[in-house]
Amino acid sequence: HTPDHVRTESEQLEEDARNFLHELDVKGSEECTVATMTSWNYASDITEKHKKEKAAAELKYAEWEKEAWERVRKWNGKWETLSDPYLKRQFKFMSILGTAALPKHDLEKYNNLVTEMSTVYSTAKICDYKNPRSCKLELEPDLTKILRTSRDYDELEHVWKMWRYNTGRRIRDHYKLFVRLANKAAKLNGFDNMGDMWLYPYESDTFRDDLAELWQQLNPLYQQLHAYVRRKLRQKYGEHYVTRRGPIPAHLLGNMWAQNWGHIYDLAIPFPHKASLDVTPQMVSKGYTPRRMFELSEEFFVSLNLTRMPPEFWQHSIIEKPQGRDLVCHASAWDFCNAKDFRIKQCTEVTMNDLITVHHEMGHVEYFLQYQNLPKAFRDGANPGFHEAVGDVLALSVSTPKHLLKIGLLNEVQDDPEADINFLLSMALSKITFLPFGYLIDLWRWDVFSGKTLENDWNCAWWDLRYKLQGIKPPVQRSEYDFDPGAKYHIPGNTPYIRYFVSFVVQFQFHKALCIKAGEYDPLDPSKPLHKCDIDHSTEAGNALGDMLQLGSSKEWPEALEILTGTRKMDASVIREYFKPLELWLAKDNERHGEFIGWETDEILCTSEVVKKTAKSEEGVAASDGVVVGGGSA
Ligand SMILES: CC(=O)N[C@@H](CC(=O)O)C(=O)NC[C@H](CC1(C(=O)N[C@@H](Cc2ccc(O)cc2)C(=O)O)CCCC1)C(=O)O
Ligand SMILES: [Zn+2]
Repeated sequence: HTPDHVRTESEQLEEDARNFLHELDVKGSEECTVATMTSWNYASDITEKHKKEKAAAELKYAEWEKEAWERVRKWNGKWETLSDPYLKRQFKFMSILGTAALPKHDLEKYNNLVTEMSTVYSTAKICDYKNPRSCKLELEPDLTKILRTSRDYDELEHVWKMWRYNTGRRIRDHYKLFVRLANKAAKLNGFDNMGDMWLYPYESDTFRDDLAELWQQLNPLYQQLHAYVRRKLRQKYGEHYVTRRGPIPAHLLGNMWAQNWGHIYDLAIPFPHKASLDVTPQMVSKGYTPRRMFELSEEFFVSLNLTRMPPEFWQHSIIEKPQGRDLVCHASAWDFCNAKDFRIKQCTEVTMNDLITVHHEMGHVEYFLQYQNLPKAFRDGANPGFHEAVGDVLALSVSTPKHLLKIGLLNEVQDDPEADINFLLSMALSKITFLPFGYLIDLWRWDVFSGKTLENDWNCAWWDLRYKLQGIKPPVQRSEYDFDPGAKYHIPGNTPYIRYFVSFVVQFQFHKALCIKAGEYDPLDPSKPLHKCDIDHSTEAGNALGDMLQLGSSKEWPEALEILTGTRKMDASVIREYFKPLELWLAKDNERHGEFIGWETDEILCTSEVVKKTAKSEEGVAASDGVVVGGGSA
């Protein structure tokens, strides 16, 4: 480099900035490794010892973040004058301190609340409907299996209700204090509330409007699918339980949260005489193991000329549920901030659904690997939705009958319009049904953080959204004694959720761009529709994806999107193009059956019974103030 005396002032400033940022980067990564390790130890083995170690490490990491932030602040007024945008962007990101801005005792309380809520969720057990004395049923694998396979209305209702009783109800008070502390932290960071702070990584002041616009474009397709599935469920369970024009009872959709209807495909299959697309039986009969599923996924990434999993990954990952201990079974991917140690923790079952999840988690690790040499401030997705989309993009190829045949999980592919509709319906039951759910979780949380939804209305506001966007209803009436949002991992786990809605839109944009590069999709060639594309073994596609992933969050996400797809905006027309043949078929089928599109009800889905502390008696008496709302849900 040039010797000091010939450098201009601004060059000197830039040199100092580089050295300053590098030093913080090294120390920050070391601190991150320690904190992540204690978090991993707790998540993979829930004990008092691990809980204490995690709490201590979180406070220590917050101390480091605060020290780093104060040192960055000394550069205020100077870093903005730097000419190199790469340096400025790092300073911009490092100027946001986060929850470490809270006073120590508040931060300790905040961290303990989140850990406590997660523990309640991850260790909750319920009693067996058929054997009330056996009370050890866990969400994974027991309740997930019942929701997936049982067709007993009352058994499903029992599991649905008791899960919520033993999770949501038990953390409602924790959540009240959590929201107050979260908002206090947001304000200390210059945001109005935590909802605004969560949107910061999207770097767009039209983001909420853009999301509302996307949902408007996708809602018609959802409504057609909803009407079709409701008819199939009415045929199965009868008109008393599933009415012609009403919302669908939430416990009949094959999933604890009605967020993915894929497991009732057998009730909804359009052309039953065609071969089934659920290759779970083949996976089992071929002796698939979780290890084999992970290797299959890695092979796909490598076939794209992307990076394989490092040795530490196979050494330290937990890919099967360990017996004899409590752990967080909810799948997750971990980056230990040292460009060496990357892991997945997943209680993997040998099912097709879990094969998709393996690709999803490995997609996170691939992103970690692609940006591992960037400064820590840039070791994130271009936005959180991009991070969620990587694995799902590969899974779109893996799910095609053509690919399943290639890897020996299908022994024949029927290439005809009816088989096509069957395939598109099976994809829609997990991709389209998810959209309203992926949108409403943070619609609800943003209103809670902003105070638009008051504590006494929390649960009925939740059911208002569940009814309006998903067209579902609770199997039993709910009240404000319940806290149904708390029965979904990401609420006690305090993980933002809009990233998944973003992912389900952009993953189809990524898919289309990669399919064009792989020569697998041509809008003018009817024999190469988007839904038949399989990009595996295409290094052109893999290199294009890698080029975007290597950017991390060093560029604003519209630029990263443009590098891969040529456009700078989220665009719902691509997912609609993918499902176009199905959309046409559903509209015709619904019309043929005179199905009512949409839903209505005069049932009271949720009563705002309020637990009031009366002056006279201390214990909270349920003083129902008679506000039993009519019309729809809340
Ligand atoms: C250390 C850490 O926490 N790391 C983060 C990753 C990171 O931020 O780097 C992480 O591992 N988060 C866990 C979370 C797990 C899953 C999830 O929660 N999915 C959503 C929605 C959905 C559903 C279907 C689908 O195909 C895609 C998404 C749900 O199940 O509701 C469960 C299985 C799938 C993904 C995840 O991987 O996103
Ligand atoms: Zn994910």
